Amino acid sequence: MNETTRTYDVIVIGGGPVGENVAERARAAGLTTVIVERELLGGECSFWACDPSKALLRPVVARADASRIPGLDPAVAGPLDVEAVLAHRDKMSSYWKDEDQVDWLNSVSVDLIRGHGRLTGPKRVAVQTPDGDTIALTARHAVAVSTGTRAALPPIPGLDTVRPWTSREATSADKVPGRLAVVGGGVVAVEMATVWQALGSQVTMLVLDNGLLERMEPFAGELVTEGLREAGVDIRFNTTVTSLTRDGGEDGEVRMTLSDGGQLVADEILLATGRAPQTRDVGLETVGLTPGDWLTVDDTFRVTDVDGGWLYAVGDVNRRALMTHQGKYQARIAGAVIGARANQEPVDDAPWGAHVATADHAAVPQVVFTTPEVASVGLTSREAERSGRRIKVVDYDLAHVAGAHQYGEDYRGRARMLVDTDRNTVVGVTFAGPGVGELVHSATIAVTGEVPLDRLWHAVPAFPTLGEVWLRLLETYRG
Ligand SMILES: Cc1cc2nc3c(=O)[nH]c(=O)nc-3n(C[C@H](O)[C@H](O)[C@H](O)COP(=O)(O)OP(=O)(O)OC[C@H]3O[C@@H](n4cnc5c(N)ncnc54)[C@H](O)[C@@H]3O)c2cc1C
Ligand SMILES: NC(=O)c1ccc[n+]([C@@H]2O[C@H](COP(=O)([O-])OP(=O)(O)OC[C@H]3O[C@@H](n4cnc5c(N)ncnc54)[C@H](O)[C@@H]3O)[C@@H](O)[C@H]2O)c1
Repeated sequence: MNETTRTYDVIVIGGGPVGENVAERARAAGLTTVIVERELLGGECSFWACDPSKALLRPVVARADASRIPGLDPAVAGPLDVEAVLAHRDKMSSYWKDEDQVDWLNSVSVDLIRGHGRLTGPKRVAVQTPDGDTIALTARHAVAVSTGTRAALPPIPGLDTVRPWTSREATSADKVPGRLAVVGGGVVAVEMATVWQALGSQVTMLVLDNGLLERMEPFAGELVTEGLREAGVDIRFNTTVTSLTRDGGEDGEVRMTLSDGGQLVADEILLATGRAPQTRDVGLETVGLTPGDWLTVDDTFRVTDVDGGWLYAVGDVNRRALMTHQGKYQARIAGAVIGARANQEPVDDAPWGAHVATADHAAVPQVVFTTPEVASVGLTSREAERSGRRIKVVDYDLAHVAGAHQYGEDYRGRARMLVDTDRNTVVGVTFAGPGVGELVHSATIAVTGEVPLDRLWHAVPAFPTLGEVWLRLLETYRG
């Protein structure tokens, strides 16, 4: 075993989309920077999450849209070409190779060390390389932990014997199971149920709660429930798995006992039951933190319980917003503030300043790529109520918008806008319906820009687009 030591201005542990962007921004601020990555540069998003899942969903969503257009519907009436869909997914996942991302990292002059990184004390990291060597790293200014999350598995008796699918298998599988049980009712569950039902599985969803997408406006979950049921998915609310076994070895059936006393048999079971931070084995104990915990940060991404201000946690691992675009926003800010502090430049940490992630609190956009889609940003009405603000909830039936008539026959969808009546600004928007994903950025600009409604009235949506819903929402608000 060889041991070497190296010094950098900034060390980033974890080369997912977030770690890559922290490193790139820190380098752009003139700091020498290294990423430590134990698996594939690009992380979960590129290989087992966003990219493969959206590649699988795109044909499903496009087909659903096309089937609503008279004259086009017969052309998409048949089943999807499963082999072609999976081949496209493989291509969109770069065949699980990260050469392109390594080239990009080289182009921005950030070093890469492959191996498992662990903190060994303040500003110190040890990397265990695949060859069994250890590289000791020292940071002059900062260490950023961007180690992301893994699937959180509930403690169901028998789980260790059934080789369950997590989001990784659900996005990378190359065979369509005849019967797929999906446990969970969140974003991963609804997107993956949409995919595998369309590819030919009989999907049964076992949902602990009384509805889908419980963190969003209730109408979003209701419309997605309708869409999934129409596609043939069997959805059982208030139900979970209490024990399970797999019969007859590797390829046998999974037999589940359910909380209502019933039984369910499937070929595979997907656990889409949330995420856990990848912090069990990153040496948190050497700096006074607890292994396995989420890392709590301030708005400049410094870990709050560590002295000296050298440790940052960015992306999924800080639990602020588990999405790539928001993590990359955090990364741009963290890289910039690390640079400013290292270069002894002023730190602009007033709300909406260059060095604070104010949008994490006010405007986190999300699109759920189901049939129909859901797109939201800012507060839901439940959150607004809890916030104690004076809010007016404005609802509109998207089917009444001219653009929806053009989009397809029998368009079903809804929009909700929340207005802070004291400030006369929009603080939350949710759309559910075909094609709404592309509307979300208009809402993000309205919320982030705190655009007064009187000015928004002058933002004229083109006719006939789905964007005309803005005009209808404003008209409804004004009465
Ligand atoms: C099925 C699914 C679909 C999703 N779809 C979307 C979507 O459409 N849009 C969206 O915005 N978000 C989506 N997400 C969420 C998105 O994947 C995450 O928010 C994003 O990947 C977080 O990026 P990250 O860099 O923080 O962490 P990760 O992408 O998890 O990257 C962390 C990296 O750290 C490495 N690492 C961990 N520990 C160590 C260590 N000790 N030493 C060295 N390296 C280490 C890992 O190998 C990994 O490469 C999806 C998630 C799932 C599960
Ligand atoms: N399109 C996107 O932006 C996208 C897509 C996929 C994932 N993601 C991100 O990934 C994250 C993880 O998604 P997720 O769906 O795994 O988590 P989630 O938190 O959205 O949903 C978890 C689900 O599991 C259920 N659950 C939890 N414990 C359970 C138990 N013991 N038994 C049965 N059910 C249980 C919950 O009731 C909930 O329905 C999300 O926060 C999301 O932001 C984003």
